[in-house]
Amino acid sequence: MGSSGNFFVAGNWKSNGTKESVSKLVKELNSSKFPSDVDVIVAPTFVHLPYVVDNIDSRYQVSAQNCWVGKAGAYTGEVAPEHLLDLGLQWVILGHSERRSLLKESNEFVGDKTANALAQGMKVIACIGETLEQRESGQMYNVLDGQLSGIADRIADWENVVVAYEPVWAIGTGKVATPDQAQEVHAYIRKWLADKVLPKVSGATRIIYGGSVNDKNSAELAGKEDVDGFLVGGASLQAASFATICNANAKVAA
Ligand SMILES: O=C(CO)COP(=O)(O)O
Repeated sequence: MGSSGNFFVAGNWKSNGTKESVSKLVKELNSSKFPSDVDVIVAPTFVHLPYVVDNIDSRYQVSAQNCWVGKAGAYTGEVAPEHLLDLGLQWVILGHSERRSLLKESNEFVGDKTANALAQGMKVIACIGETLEQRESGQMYNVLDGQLSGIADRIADWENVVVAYEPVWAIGTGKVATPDQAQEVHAYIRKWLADKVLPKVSGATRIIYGGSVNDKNSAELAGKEDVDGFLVGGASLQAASFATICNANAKVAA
């Protein structure tokens, strides 16, 4: 834990789930145990949001996986922050690498969406991360700088932002970053925030890691100074694994 906030674990269910599997998962999550000082968030598909909001235990907060860049209106197929707030949601994940690559979301667009969501009263899990090619060609820090600047150039208040570092080569590959690799980049992001935004923001912002986090590797990653939590994909669909990950920091502290 390098930040002053609570340990933060978010489960990104991505484009997964049926009515049946979501209801089973919610039931299992409702009987999972984790410390009260861990912020635990689940992010189902838009379709499953109302069910999850109505049925999940209040120890969990619910997040969307994306939202529109402006206000509600004539934007076919889009879901605006107003819709999410109306449902009682506070959180939204923005800039996930799957959207950056598959839907060509630019750093500027992700920054605009972040600014819009914050201005409308939401909290944002803002994702950044490099591809293997970028890492191996020495471009990693340039790429991260561009992604961070896309956000920092457009927002003044970071209080409701969590930064998720998700190296693209570790997402869904089973190839997790080593604790030292994660720590190196998290420390870089923390310093970037101190230098380019404010030392106060650097100390208060949670920087979480995502990419093949599971019940076996989470405690060691959580032991790293600047790892303030996780953004979990595949393992968040298994209630028992997710619960272990939510307890990773307590294991470190024990
Ligand atoms: O992209 C991720 C979370 O947003 C990580 O996914 P996996 O945990 O499945 O690698």
